[in-house]
Amino acid sequence: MLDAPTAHAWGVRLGHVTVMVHSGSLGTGHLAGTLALNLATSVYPKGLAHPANGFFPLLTGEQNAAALQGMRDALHTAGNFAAVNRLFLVLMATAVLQGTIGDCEFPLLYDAAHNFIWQEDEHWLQRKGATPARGYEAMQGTPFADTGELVLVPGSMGASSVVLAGQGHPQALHSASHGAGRKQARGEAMHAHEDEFRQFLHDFRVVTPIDWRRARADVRAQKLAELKQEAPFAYKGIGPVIQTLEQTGIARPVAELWLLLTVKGW
Ligand SMILES: Nc1nc2c(ncn2[C@@H]2O[C@H](COP(=O)(O)O)[C@@H](O)[C@H]2O)c(=O)[nH]1
Ligand SMILES: [Mn+2]
Repeated sequence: MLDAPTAHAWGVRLGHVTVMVHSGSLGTGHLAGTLALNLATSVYPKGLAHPANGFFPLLTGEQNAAALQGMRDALHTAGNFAAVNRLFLVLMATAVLQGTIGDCEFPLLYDAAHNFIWQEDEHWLQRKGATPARGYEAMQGTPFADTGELVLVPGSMGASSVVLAGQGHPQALHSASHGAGRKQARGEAMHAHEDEFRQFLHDFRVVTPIDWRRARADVRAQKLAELKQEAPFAYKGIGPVIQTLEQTGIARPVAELWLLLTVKGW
């Protein structure tokens, strides 16, 4: 526990098991993004050079209202899909735990979308690789009115994750990083660190839809290559990231979640 009163208020207790689900809309969000880009390019003034950075301005004005609404609908469909996806994943995980250890409850701590676009009054706020971390002022009327928004920052398959309370930093647009961030690109991680990877598989429990220890050689090789791209050495250390969030007043650490096992499902 790093902030016991806040942890207590949220029902987070020493010795409790937390199920953290990290999943989005799968392909739906990508489709929505592609649709948005197609809409933005289709209404971009003809004859004007496209922006060099690939960022097209948001479609405003009466003539673009239908296109903007179409984009919002697609994004919201993807967001809804992602929320239901997380709900089913958590129901499956808790059903297995209840079936195995008997009577136990898993009250919802929080569900936070990230990689999404929010409309806030007259503005649109896009978070990519970031998660909402609103302060208590913005959380009035919610269970987080006295503490600030609950923020989850996952570490990796070999590190702790951290629960924090958002402090609504205006320069960070009321957002926090939603993880440690990659140290190595997928391709780079896949082609090195063989010894470190073996050690990781030995030291940490990773469950996948197939039992890679018994799988056919080619299926096993494919699964291990996928796992290696997301092995702990591919990510930065979570410690300095949390320290930065705290020192900058973006979010204050509330509790550390020690890793028991990871289910990597794909
Ligand atoms: N606890 C776990 N954290 C993980 C795992 N794989 C990645 N991560 C962390 O999440 C962030 C965000 O990941 P992204 O795929 O949405 O960009 C990443 O930076 C890591 O810190 C995991 O298996 N378990
Ligand atoms: Mn994510």
